[in-house]
Amino acid sequence: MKTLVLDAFSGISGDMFLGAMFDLGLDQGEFEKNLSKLGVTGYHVTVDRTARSSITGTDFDVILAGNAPKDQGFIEDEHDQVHKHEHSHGTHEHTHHQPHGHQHGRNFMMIKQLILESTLKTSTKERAIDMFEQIALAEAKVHGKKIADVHFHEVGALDSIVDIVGAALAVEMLQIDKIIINNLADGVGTIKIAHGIVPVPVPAVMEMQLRTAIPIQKRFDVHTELITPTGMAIVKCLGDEFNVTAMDGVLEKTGYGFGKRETGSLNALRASLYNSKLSHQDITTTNDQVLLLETNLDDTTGQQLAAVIKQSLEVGAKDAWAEPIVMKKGRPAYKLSLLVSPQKKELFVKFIFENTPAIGLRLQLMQREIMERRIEIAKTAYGEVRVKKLSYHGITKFSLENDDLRHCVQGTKENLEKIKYAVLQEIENNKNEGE
Ligand SMILES: O=C([S-])c1cc(C(=O)S)c[n+]([C@@H]2O[C@H](COP(=O)(O)O)[C@@H](O)[C@H]2O)c1
Ligand code: NI
Repeated sequence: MKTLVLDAFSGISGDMFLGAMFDLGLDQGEFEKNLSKLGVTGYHVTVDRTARSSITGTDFDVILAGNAPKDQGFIEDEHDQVHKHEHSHGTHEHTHHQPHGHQHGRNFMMIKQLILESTLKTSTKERAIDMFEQIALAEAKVHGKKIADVHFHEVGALDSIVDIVGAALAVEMLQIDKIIINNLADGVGTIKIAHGIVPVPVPAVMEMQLRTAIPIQKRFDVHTELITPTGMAIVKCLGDEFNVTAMDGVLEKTGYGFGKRETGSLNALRASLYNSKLSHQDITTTNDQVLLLETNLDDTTGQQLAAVIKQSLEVGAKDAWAEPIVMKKGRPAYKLSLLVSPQKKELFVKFIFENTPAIGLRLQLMQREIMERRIEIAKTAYGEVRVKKLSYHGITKFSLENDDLRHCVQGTKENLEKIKYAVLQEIENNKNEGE
């Protein structure tokens, strides 16, 4: 099971969410191919890996054809009234029945129809429609309109369609089962939008928060909008839990999606992907670094050495062993070797000085090639046996947990080879079922 944790300390918008998903490894080509199933043209997306405050992350943007300015995503339908639109280059006024480079676009029903008629997967359609509906409902409520009267600007609609359908696609393409949102924060003060000056959180975001348990913290150091209506729709429709600190499983990846506003601090959404199918013994890389600690001991006993090896493994050494050597002056002695994670250097240097007569030791940082490993349980008639499934660039093999095999032997009085055979058969059966 894959859990996505969004650390929304600087809020969330459609661009930030998608930037974070690309930073986690979402494939741009596949994403664009899936998005094209909507049959909408007139845009392209940019995915730039860049750095902000010395942190690398991804900047995602939707570029509209002919460089049309990105308008506010949606408006209430008031055709005879004069609107102010804040574009990237400033604010302009116009009436909606005048030609002004963008025409009135689709309302919620039209966008719903567009999504329904596409060849997207049903689950993607449902997620996207749900988010659009939340925004349309909030807009309708804020402006006292019917949902059918809330129109999405032609250009803004394109941006919203890509952000919203894109968010639904990203979650499915990355096979995310659950989304946790932590530290969701918005700024304070007011911002200028199509309606004029509005308070932060902006009205549509406040409306979507109503009657929910979605916690929004205030960032008093940020005087602008951090949560956009699209961001809040993602939170409301895709979020499962909030402010969860203890996570199950292994943290597999982490990424950053950058926001467009200048906030005075790092404006990013951090996304972390946890895999709870992996246990802490599972390893998902084929190389790493290890630290080898060695010392020659000519004044220790066999009993002390055996205890030190056992204890070092208990406190987290990856491996520990002793080799007989002949030292200077022809003294028979032992070389003690501990293989540890480089981060645990201090702990194990102290461990050797505290638990052996050593007065010096050698350190060597080493590159290691390892097979990826996943622990699975084989259920046999003789009992359960843990099996390490090992793989390395096309090579696969299995390693059966010896302690479990011995346990089965003791429990059933059956011979070891027969039990091993049963485990291998079980692995084979599972493999065939999975195919
Ligand atoms: O254009 C309209 S009607 C509009 C309404 C609101 C309300 O909260 S009401 C907010 N906004 C602002 O538009 C931009 C774009 O938002 P997206 O979610 O489409 O990215 C954002 O600054 C909103 O606060 C517009
Ligand atoms: Ni307009």
